[in-house]
Amino acid sequence: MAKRRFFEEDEDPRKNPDICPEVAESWIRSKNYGVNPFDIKSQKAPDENVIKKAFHDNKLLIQTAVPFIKKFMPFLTISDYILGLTDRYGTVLYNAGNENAFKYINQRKRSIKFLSAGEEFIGTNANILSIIHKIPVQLIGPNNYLVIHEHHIASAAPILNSNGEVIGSLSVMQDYGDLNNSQKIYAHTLGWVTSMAEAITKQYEIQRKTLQLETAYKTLEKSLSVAEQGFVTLDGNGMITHISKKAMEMLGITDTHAINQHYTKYFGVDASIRDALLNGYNVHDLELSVGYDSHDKKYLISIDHIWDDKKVSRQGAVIYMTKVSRMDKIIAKRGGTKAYFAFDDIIGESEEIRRAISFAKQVALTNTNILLIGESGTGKELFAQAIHNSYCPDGPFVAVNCASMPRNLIESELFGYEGGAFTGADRKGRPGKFELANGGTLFLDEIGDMPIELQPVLLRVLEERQVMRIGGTKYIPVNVRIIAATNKDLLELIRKRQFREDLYYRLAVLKIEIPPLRQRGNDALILAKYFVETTCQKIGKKPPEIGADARKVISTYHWPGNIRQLENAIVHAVYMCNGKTITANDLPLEIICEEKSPENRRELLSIAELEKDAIIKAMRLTKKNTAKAAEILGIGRTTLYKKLKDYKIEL
Ligand SMILES: Nc1ncnc2c1ncn2[C@@H]1O[C@H](COP(=O)(O)OP(=O)(O)OP(=O)(O)O)[C@@H](O)[C@H]1O
Repeated sequence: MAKRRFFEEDEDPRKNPDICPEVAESWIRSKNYGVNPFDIKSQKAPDENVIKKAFHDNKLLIQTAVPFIKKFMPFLTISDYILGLTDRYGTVLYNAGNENAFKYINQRKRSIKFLSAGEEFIGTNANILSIIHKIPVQLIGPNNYLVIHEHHIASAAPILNSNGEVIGSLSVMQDYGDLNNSQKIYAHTLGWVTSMAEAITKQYEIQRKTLQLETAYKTLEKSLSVAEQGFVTLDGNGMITHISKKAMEMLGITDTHAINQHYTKYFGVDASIRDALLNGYNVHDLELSVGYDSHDKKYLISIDHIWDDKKVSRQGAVIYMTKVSRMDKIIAKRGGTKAYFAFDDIIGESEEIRRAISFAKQVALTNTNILLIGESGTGKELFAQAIHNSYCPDGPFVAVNCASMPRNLIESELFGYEGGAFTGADRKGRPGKFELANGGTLFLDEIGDMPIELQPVLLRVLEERQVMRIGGTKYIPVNVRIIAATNKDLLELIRKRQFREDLYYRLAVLKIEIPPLRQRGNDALILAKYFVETTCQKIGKKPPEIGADARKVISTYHWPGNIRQLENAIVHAVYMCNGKTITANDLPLEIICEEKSPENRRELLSIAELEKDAIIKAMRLTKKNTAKAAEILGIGRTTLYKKLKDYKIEL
């Protein structure tokens, strides 16, 4: 009656105390959509393409919910019912029920092909209200908009995704006899639908995650299959959990029985691998013979650990395998190093380093030769790489250390040789560093150590931009930018006639002075923090803080070995540090001793070292018997314990 008055006489259902406000609002919307509750033939049908898209977009929901619904349908102990699954817009994705109840559906299906519980199609219904209000809804008889449902009771619950968004709804509709009893009788149906929808929500999430995992797994498999490296993943107990095809090939495994086997079966009991896995150290390019049966071959092995999100416990590890022969080829082909660093990698905020970087950036863009001047470990090679990467990143970067190369080989290394040029030479001949650096940069480190007799040859190559291999007859043009570096005073060497003045001016077209660390203010601390982080990242440890006493030492020490020395000191401290903070005592002894009394550094250092040495020797001699060791050393046992602790000598 109320519906007829609303529909035909425009009575406001919101004013009717028997109709709840959500239903009244929905009636108004339904009427505005033009749905006639008394005439089902006049209903609009959803568009076929919309339906197709709904089925396509909700494949996972259908796949998850339908088997679930089918499994639990027998528990629905009522006679006539229609069960419906919809998407978030009310489009019916699945329905089921007994013959009798389907009479209505079939009747509608004759007039329209597709079903939707959208208000614009069938007006107010339990599905759409559960979707709109995100709550379970039971709608009794006349509350349904269509009069055809006036003897139906419908229970519906929303299905949510992990973000709490509605992705669909599930409903059960039944015919009831006595309206007065209906709510009591059918209350359990609402409970059933609600728990079913919740179960589908959970199952949907599991299915979605499984699907994601499967896709990720397949993508990973695909990328691993084209990678040159072999990969083996282990769980926390060293059991193999995954092995890539390449790794199987490398290890000579032909079936997948490797899964769940202990890694030692294929990698043997090498101590480096064992220690790395036990202690959580990363391993880089360890050359090792590994293999199964008679398949022993040499590979470069690297190990990375897999940590939990908080980086506290290790969950497993990945072993990377690379063929040694391939590595050899790469090294031979490059004949030098690659430039990894760019200007952004040069850490430091001091005025001094910023000025050097800014000048280097300007000169990087010209092709002129550059001389980098700075103490050992100040970052000269870092600058050279950054300059190279800013000017010609695609060209080769070839580094030559003039001090470490044997004097008699420098010439052939730089200029190359033809086959048979001298005894012991490669039959096919070899290109020199100049040729290898063609189109890029040749970094001549420690140029002050270039033998004086070779300097004129180098000068000629720089002037003429062509090289002739030893034993060769023709010139090879080379387009190479030279960046030379020195920690020596070249002008002084010129005065001593150990360096040619003309070569100096050829190399030092532009000079960049790189300041020592002690002149870079707060940079030592900034760099120390950076090295703590990079070291911890490499070894998979949570980065400790740098304590106030250690910070004081770091900022006052004079760092004769500059950044390289600082980096080594920090690596040392990271390994020594047991807790969450690096203390001054974790730093290498020579640094702490200097800090304690700079003027007596030498004596203090040697006494401390002598004492530490003596204790270590006594402990070794007595096979760690502290009583005997203390006696030999002439000190009390308590003092010995204290010193063992101070010097961090492990018992
Ligand atoms: N500003 C910086 N930021 C980060 N790392 C740096 C910096 N300067 C130097 N390093 C690091 O310090 C180490 C020494 O640097 P590099 O080899 O470039 O010094 P160098 O002056 O060429 O030394 P040498 O004269 O002994 O050859 C390298 O590991 C380098 O990456």
